[in-house]
Amino acid sequence: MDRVRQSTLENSRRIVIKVGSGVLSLDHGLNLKLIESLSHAIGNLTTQGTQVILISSGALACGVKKIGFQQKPDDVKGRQAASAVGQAGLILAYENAFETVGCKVAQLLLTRDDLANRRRYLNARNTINTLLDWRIVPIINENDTIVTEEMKLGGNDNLGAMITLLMDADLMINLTDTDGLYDKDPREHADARLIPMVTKITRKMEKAAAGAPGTLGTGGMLTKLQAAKRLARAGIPMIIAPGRKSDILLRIFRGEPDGTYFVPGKKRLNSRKCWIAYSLKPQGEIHLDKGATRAILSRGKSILPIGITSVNGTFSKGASVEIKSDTNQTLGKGLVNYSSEDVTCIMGHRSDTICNVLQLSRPYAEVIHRDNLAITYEQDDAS
Ligand SMILES: Nc1ncnc2c1ncn2[C@@H]1O[C@H](COP(=O)(O)OP(=O)(O)O)[C@@H](O)[C@H]1O
Ligand SMILES: N[C@@H](CCC(=O)OP(=O)(O)O)C(=O)O
Repeated sequence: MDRVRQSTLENSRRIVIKVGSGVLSLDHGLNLKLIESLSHAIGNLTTQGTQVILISSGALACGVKKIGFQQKPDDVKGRQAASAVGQAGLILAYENAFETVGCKVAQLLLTRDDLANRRRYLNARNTINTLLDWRIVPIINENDTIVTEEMKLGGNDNLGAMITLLMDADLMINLTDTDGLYDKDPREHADARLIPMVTKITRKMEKAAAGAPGTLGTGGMLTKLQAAKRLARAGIPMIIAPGRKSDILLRIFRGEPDGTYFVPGKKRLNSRKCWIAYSLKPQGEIHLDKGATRAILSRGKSILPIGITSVNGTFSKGASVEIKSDTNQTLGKGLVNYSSEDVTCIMGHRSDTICNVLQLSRPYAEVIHRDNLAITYEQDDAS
């Protein structure tokens, strides 16, 4: 096995394991045998001193079966209600399975709003840390019942990545219903080949992963790649592995080369910048000229009013906005020191004129300070 992967596994003290609907479901209900073996494997890891946070889908699958539907409802309301029915059964299945290995579990249902609010985000972190100190396995799912599509985090792949970042975990293992990432959609191409290791997520891979998810899945392979990309920027590896393969977790930790290993990049974003980049919903856009684009990309500078060419949307001071380059590429996100109205007045001006333009005695020189700027753009994003 690759040495980097091996050393990741040997040095992982805290891991996030995400398990998808396709893995957990059987005949449109829950696969209780699989939940049992997964819980046993996690119980063993916990006993050996590894802290495990479980992100589990499966509420919808469980609810659909319990209600007696043949398939998941087409409408959002129906899926939300079916999830509410299924979440109870899902957590009960885990509680029973973990009990047989002497482990206790806790249920956490989170939404994008919970993670966007810094105070709630930190509270979630404290709760999870406390549970881990008590050697209790936190089981997290997106709170389907109260989020509509546009408020969603984008499924549990994204939620898993957010929790991995939030909790400073060493590794995320994404258990799905296929062997890993293939160079083509394996459902459509018999000659698709598994990619054992990814050092850079390319456009080609994203294209190959863009197919629809499985019948109960949410984002498909593409949201797994998004999650891997986010983690790589924070220096955290991810493994996509076949969740239905027997003893998969044991195999992974024994050093078997199952699945696809995503080699992390150099840590570029700290935890707070990851929160700015991925938890907050942008309230508007700020467009930069060529000089400002270059200054923030290559020299890590703050955004000054003089480099701003236009503003989109209405936002207040402290809001999160998307940063656009001179060629309209998305560069990242940042927290503004001025409202959209004020930015419109001062854009194109030198910072030392802000006091006159806005009639302020001690204005901020920067529209977005570099400490509040999370750049997620990579050179090949443009191609
Ligand atoms: N390039 C690819 N490599 C691997 N799987 C792919 C690819 N493109 C599409 N898929 C499909 O993505 C599915 C996994 O996504 P999804 O159903 O959302 O899983 P989960 O429920 O585990 O989140 C697999 O069943 C697989 O057939
Ligand atoms: N929250 C939903 C799962 C959403 C989701 O992301 O599903 P999946 O793509 O299978 O991981 C549920 O419990 O059914």
